[in-house]
Order: sequence, then C-alpha cells, then structure tokens
Amino acid sequence: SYTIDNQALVTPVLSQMQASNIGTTITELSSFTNRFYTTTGGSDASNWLKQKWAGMATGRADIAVTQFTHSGYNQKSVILTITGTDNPSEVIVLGGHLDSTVGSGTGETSRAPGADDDASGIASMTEVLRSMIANGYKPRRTIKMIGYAAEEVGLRGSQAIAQNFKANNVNVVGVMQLDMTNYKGSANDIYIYTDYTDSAQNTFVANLITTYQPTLTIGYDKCGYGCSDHASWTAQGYYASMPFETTMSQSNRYIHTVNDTFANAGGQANHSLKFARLAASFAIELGSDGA
Ligand SMILES: N[C@H](Cc1ccc(I)cc1)C(=O)NO
Ligand SMILES: [Zn+2]
Ligand SMILES: [Zn+2]
Repeated sequence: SYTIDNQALVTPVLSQMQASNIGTTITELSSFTNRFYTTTGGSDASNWLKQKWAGMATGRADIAVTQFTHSGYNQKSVILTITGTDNPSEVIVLGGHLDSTVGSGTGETSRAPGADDDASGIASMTEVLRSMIANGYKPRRTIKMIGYAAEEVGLRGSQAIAQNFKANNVNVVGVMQLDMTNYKGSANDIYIYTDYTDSAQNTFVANLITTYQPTLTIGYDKCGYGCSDHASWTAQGYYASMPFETTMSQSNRYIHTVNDTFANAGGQANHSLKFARLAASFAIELGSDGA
C-alpha cells in the first residue's frame, strides 16, 4: 500500500536539494563530445559517472557502485546500490539514461551534448544521492540508481537489466524513470505518463507531488510507444512510472541535435529540481518501509 508517512525523513532531504548542483552535473555530462553507446565518449561518460558516484559514497559501507557490461557494445550501465538496513531484498529503482545521440549516424566526433536528453535525469538522480548522503539517510529497503546505456537505440541497456533482474527474481517494488526533466515547455510542472506504466503507482506519484510539492501542478499524457526505459521494466511485469517535463505535443525540439544544451533549457535547472525532489520522495517513502 502506498502510504505517505515519512515526512520526518523526506522533508530534510528535499530542503537541502539545489538546482545549481543539478546544473553543474548537466554541464559536466554535456561536455563529452557525445555519449553514444558505441563511441569512446559513451564509454568515458559511463566511467566518469561510476567514479563520481563512488566518490560521493566514500565512507558509506552500505553504498556500492558497479558497472553492468552489455553484449554487443562498449558502453556500460552504471548501478549504484544503497543496501537496505532490515528489508534489503525489496528494491526501489530510480533510472535515467547515460547515452546521447544525434541520430543513427552518430560517430566518434559527432557533437551530441544531450543536456536535457538525458543528462538532466542523471543529474537529478545525482542530487538525490548527494542530499540523502548529506542527511545521513539510510533506507530499510534497498535503493538502486541506474544510469542506463543504449537507451536511444531501443531501450537496450534497460531491457538487459530488467530481464536480468527478472531472471534473478529480484523483488523490485517500484521503478521511476527520469528522462528529460529540465525543459519547461508546457503549462503544468510535472506530466505523469499513463502508458507503459502502472496506474496504481502513478496515483502514488501524484500524491507524492501534492504532499511534498503542493505548489506544483500535475498533467497527464501518453507517448503512444515505449518512449523510455520505464517500458523495459513494465515489460518484465514490474511497476514503473515516468514523470516527464512536458506534454507529448510540446516536447523539447532540441533533443537529438547539437542544440540540446543546458543554455537552450534556460541555463538553470529549476525544472529538474522538481523531478529530483519527486524522485527523492518516491525513494524515501518506499525505501523506509519494513518487511
Ligand atoms: N523518444 C524519447 C524522447 C521523448 C520521450 C517522450 C516524449 I512525450 C517525447 C520524446 C527519447 O529520445 N528518449 O531518449
Ligand atoms: Zn531520453
Ligand atoms: Zn532521446
């Protein structure tokens, strides 16, 4: 049951989160020539994220960072695991994708900053991690943060990981996808996508927004296809949600071009902060439940 009863744990983590930190991470990720799944930049970005997250977790024996090796391409997914204290077998997943693209012709020297798609999602997760650590938060369930490889070429990284988790009977109780969080292109703040997601969990997500970010407005929409990594988890029978930055019709026109830059989203991460706070409230409310 999706009870919202951990205000004492959630509120301090949310209040410490800052858009400026998210913007810094977006800028760092955007500085790789590209993060395409088959290029040097794509592998470098994966290794960079692993190092960044591992550095942030120094001193936390309950946090481990690993890379998931994929067959057929070099870019690895990055998985950070915060092992739960007394209910570790139940797992919450926050996800975003590491790779960037300017289309099927992307090569070694192609410029694909991918600031919104999806450095914004990775940066949002990173700020969740930073604030959880700053507040000494330790979940009862296990929380995993995943930077997926190869999303742009058919959700390949998340498909491999979700299939692997299913095959290993990992008890994932909920998944949230953060793909494109910083382009404020529509009237409402957060759009909950209702296809390839779980409706009961989507209701919980809406309730998290009204509880912890009551000034924000909520909209609903559909992609009409498996538009990001949440679809990989739904395909394996797990509960997934995708809060998105705009309506489908008003989605960011800069994506998959050289113009998907931090500057073209306004040079600030105020929109991403809403999604980072939502992800934190999702992970802490679900993560603080015992067996
Ligand atoms: N197809 C998605 C982008 C995308 C996702 C949802 C919507 I609505 C519009 C556009 C993608 O490129 N993900 O990386
Ligand atoms: Zn994306
Ligand atoms: Zn994309």
